[in-house]
Order: sequence, then structure tokens, then C-alpha cells
Amino acid sequence: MAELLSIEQLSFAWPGQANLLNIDSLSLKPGDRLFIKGPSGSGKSTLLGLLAGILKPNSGRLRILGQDLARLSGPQRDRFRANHLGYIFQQFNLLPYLPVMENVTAALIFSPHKRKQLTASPKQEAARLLAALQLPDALWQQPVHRLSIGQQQRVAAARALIGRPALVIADEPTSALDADNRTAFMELLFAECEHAGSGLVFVSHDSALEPLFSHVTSLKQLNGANDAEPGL
Ligand SMILES: Nc1ncnc2c1ncn2[C@@H]1O[C@H](COP(=O)(O)OP(=O)(O)OP(=O)(O)O)[C@@H](O)[C@H]1O
Repeated sequence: MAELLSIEQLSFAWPGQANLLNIDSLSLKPGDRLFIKGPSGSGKSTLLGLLAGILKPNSGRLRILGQDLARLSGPQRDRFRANHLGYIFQQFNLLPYLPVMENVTAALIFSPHKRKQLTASPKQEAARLLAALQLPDALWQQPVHRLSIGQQQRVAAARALIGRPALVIADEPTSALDADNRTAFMELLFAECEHAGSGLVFVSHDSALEPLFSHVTSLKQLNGANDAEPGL
């Protein structure tokens, strides 16, 4: 089976700026869970943009499921992202006036692959995920803007997980939560990734979450080739 993620000799600089990322190597197997830490401004979101194929490396190679994203055209990259990735954004990026249920099933619209992965109807699978993430069913037909931040976060997680993507990318999704809610959310997220067989790349500057992950690295380690942990 192809590796979930492999990076070799990758460099990236924003236009007119010095190199921000110089990653000698990073690899993950299907289902692996990686925590990436690093202070604000160190390049965590930039790295996630590269993983999602929203940004292109200046040099080197980045493969997801064996596919070098830089070799795909823009529309092919969009399709690859829709089919194989689930993304939980820092600000969730939900559609505020659409009901919860439609926000979750929206992830299937541009993804024949995710639709094929379903074992029930889109609504049934969205309902299963929302229930598993403990969002009360009284809220499922409510527009998202009426939900609390913690509730919106569960909707964003359900949207990222529907259709069993190979890789779920999460950019500081717990930053608006208190410690109790954070731990509960992480347990649910892990359980659902396991159920779906999804790998997880999770970015945060909250090192309290670090012990929950089998693989941990930092932007500093990634950028200094010799400091990386074995296997990372
Ligand atoms: N669209 C952009 N154009 C130019 N420079 C950018 C852009 N986005 C980010 N940068 C620069 O890249 C650097 C890293 O930013 P990035 O958002 O990746 O950091 P981060 O580690 O995710 O920070 P935070 O924890 O605050 O979210 C910063 O110096 C930032 O100014």
C-alpha cells in the first residue's frame, strides 16, 4: 500500500521572503496520527496548505497516497483534495446559513470517491457522525450560525470525516475550547478517525495535546533534518 504521506527535500518560501520550510524528509503510513507543534508564525498553516495542495513547494517532492501533488493540474488537485482529504479549519469555514446536516453532506458534492465510500445514504452517515461527535439531534436542522463554537467544531469535524478520507488535516481546531471540552473532542475525533481508517495531521501550539499522539514533531525539528524523531 502507498504511504499516506511522504515529503523529500521540500522547500517553500512565500514570494519575496526567505525560506520558511526546509523539510528533508517526513513520512506517514495510512492511519498514522501526527501532532505538529510550533510557535505562532513558524509555518504550521503553510505546511498544511502544502499538504492540501493549496500551495506548491518551491522544490522537492510531496506525495499523498503516492501522488505528487505538484504534477496535477489545478482542477486535478481540487478533485484529489475533495476525494482524499478532510480539512478542519481553525475558523471551521462552515456555511453559516445552511443547516448542520447540509454542511456535513456538502463535503460529498464534489467527491465521487467519498460518496462511494459510504455504506448508508449521505444523510444517514452525516447523522451517524454527528451523533458520534455528540451533537444533539435537535440541532441537526438548525442553521450553523445558531450553534455555539464547540458545537460548530463538531460539525466541522463531521464534515471532514464523512466519506472516510485517507487524511484528515486539522489546523488548531481546539483553540476556542476549554480544557475539558478539548479532551472530550480529541477522544471523539480519534475514535472517528480510527473508525474511518483516516490518518490525522493535527497542528497546534498547545503542547498539552501532545501525549495523545503516537507521532510528534515540531516545525523546528522538521526544518532541522538531523533532529527529527526516527520514522518522522
Ligand atoms: N498568504 C501569505 N503571504 C505571505 N506570507 C504569508 C502568508 N501566509 C503566511 N505567511 C507568512 O508565513 C509565516 C508563517 O505563517 P503560518 O500562518 O504558516 O504560521 P503558523 O505557524 O501557522 O502561525 P499561527 O500559529 O499563528 O497560526 C509568517 O511569517 C507569515 O507572515
